[in-house]
Amino acid sequence: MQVHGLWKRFGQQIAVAGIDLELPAGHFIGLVGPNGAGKTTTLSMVTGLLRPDAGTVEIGGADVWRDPVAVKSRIGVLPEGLRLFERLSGRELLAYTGRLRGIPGAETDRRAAQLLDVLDLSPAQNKLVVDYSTGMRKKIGLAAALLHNPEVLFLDEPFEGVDPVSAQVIRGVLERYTASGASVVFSSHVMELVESLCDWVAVMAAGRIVAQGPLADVRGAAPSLQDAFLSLVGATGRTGGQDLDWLGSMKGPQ
Ligand SMILES: Nc1ncnc2c1ncn2[C@@H]1O[C@H](COP(=O)(O)OP(=O)(O)OP(=O)(O)O)[C@@H](O)[C@H]1O
Repeated sequence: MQVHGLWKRFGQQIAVAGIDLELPAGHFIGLVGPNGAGKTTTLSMVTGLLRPDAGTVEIGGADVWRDPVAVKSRIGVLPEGLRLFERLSGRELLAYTGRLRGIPGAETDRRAAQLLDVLDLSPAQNKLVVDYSTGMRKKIGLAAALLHNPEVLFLDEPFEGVDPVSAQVIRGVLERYTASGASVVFSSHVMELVESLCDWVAVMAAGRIVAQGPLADVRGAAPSLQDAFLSLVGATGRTGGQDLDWLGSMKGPQ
């Protein structure tokens, strides 16, 4: 996947400042950066959900904005704040997604049953999505994103609000998926997670890419990705809370 000169501005706010990215196929790629760095804006533009002000995105040789149908048939997306059809059951949602994707009904049924099983959603398959928990919503969203067997899967903060057991399940599914040669691109600000899952990372700060490459190269001599990240994004040196001299002192005014 190639990104050239991608820009997005919201009024005075430059969210993404002309970034270039070259993401290799068949890897587990982490897009990391502090809050507000521009990760969601980047992923939205890369997946054809938000029109860039300038720049191009190519996936598998096709331009996302000139040839959106071709690209969208080859990618799966789990966006941030995913909106699902709440009045469908999990099973119905997958059946509907299968029809949208043009997958024959019997094949959709087969894949849906397997995904529901692997993601521990079989017992809840007939429950309405509106009654799903946060973690269950992420999992059914992931199932819908994987149903057409995409070449590249984009996930915006896939582990946010997900308990450790569900996180482990999601992780297992993603590892199996990349082992077959597919690519995963996911955004996160949880460094430990990125370090344990990804073999390739791009670090974003204030709308720019400050480092990209194999995990070991970006980490360099730093003891952890967290340390490398803090020096790359220019941590302010604040250790947190020196100014809050009133906090935790139980002596306040009577
Ligand atoms: N629709 C919008 N309108 C105005 N400003 C926006 C909009 N979307 C994003 N921004 C701004 O663009 C910048 C980048 O936001 P973005 O959501 O892409 O960051 P992020 O790296 O995903 O952050 P987080 O980790 O907190 O989700 C922020 O300053 C944000 O306030």
